[in-house]
Amino acid sequence: MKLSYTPIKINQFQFEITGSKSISNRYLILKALFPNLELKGLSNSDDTQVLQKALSKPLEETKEIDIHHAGTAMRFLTAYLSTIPGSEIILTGSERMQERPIGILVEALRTLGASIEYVKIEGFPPLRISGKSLRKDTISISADVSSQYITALMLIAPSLKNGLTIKLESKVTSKPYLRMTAQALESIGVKVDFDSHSIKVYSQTEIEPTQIAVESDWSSVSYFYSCLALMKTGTFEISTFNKNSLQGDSKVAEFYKLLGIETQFDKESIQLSKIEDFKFPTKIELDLNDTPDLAQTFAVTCLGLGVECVLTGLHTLKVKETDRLVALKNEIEKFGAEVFITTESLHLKLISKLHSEVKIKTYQDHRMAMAFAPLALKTDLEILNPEVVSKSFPDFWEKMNMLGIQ
Ligand SMILES: O=C(O)C1=C[C@@H](OP(=O)(O)O)[C@@H](O)[C@H](O)C1
Ligand SMILES: C=C(OP(=O)(O)O)C(=O)O
Repeated sequence: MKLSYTPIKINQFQFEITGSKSISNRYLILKALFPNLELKGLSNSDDTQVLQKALSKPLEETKEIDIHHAGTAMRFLTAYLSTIPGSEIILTGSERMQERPIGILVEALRTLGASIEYVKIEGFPPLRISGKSLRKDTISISADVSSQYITALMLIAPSLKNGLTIKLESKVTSKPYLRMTAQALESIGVKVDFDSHSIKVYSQTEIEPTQIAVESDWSSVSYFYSCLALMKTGTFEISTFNKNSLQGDSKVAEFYKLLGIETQFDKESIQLSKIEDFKFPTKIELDLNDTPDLAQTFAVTCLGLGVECVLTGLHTLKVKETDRLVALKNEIEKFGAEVFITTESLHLKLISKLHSEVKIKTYQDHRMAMAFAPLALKTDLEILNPEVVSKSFPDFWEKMNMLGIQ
């Protein structure tokens, strides 16, 4: 899809963004455990729909579940299905999902008593899971590959007889996602003790009828920050958000302040505006260990603005929808810039003028398409397989059209 920009007369834009997929997928598992939980504003993303569909059928009669590209659905269901006595299900996913490691979670669940076998390659989906009651109540787990393994254990913990104590080994990656899980559990009345090296989730059999409204997706908002940073003028009002967000990616507000964007909270929306006479820094250094999903957006905004950046804490990017470090290097360099990557960092060197008519490969990764789209505000480009955005943000292109990106 070729993208070009035709500035439009309106200067103030209003958007409503779909619910957070991370929050939605946590509450879907919790709703499976506690049916009197009522959910509003769930994400319309593929990743949420695929989980919702999997959980809508009687699991005792289900033979196979295919969760396509959804990492959270894969990890959360691995834990959840392990706890359903009488079920025997093959849990599989897309080709890429079959390359994303799951051994750490499977080992932890086996230690708790789960029965899980690898159908093809040791350590990777697909899995054959025979559900049973898990008996142990303490587990140690490596926390530096994916926080989703730990979230998966936390979500099933209330259903275990004695709850679960999870001891975190090594440096914890994507930590705000663990806080999000703890807060989701607490919001329905489950007790959680959370400290830097261990998490204890207490057992709970029932909850009071509870209604939850899912907050909009902060990772999706990052693309609007990028657009505004690359536009000459404008203000955006985006809903629906809470000042005390459960989402670690709300940090995007702090990061884009470094690129001249001010964020104000107003009841349930955020207002983004450009800081007047802002002087751009020549170089920015950021540690994104807590917020890995913002890396692509931020790197591409810096490319568009001609700001050198060094991003660290990116060791998990190689096991996401694609190897995002390599994908970023390949695609950014097509514009004439130089990118240096290590296993956990990316360094983007300055260039004076962006090459135009570049074709961006998206590697089946929604965030590659969405991160590069705002560059259309600066130069004509083409995004290959633009439909990938539906993994987290199906209305993305519609929203870009409203800004004049066609
Ligand atoms: O728990 C979650 O909802 C997520 C955790 C993060 O993954 P990792 O913990 O694997 O970094 C993040 O990248 C992903 O998009 C969503
Ligand atoms: C990494 C992501 O998702 P997941 O791991 O859930 O597939 C993402 O949405 O950027």
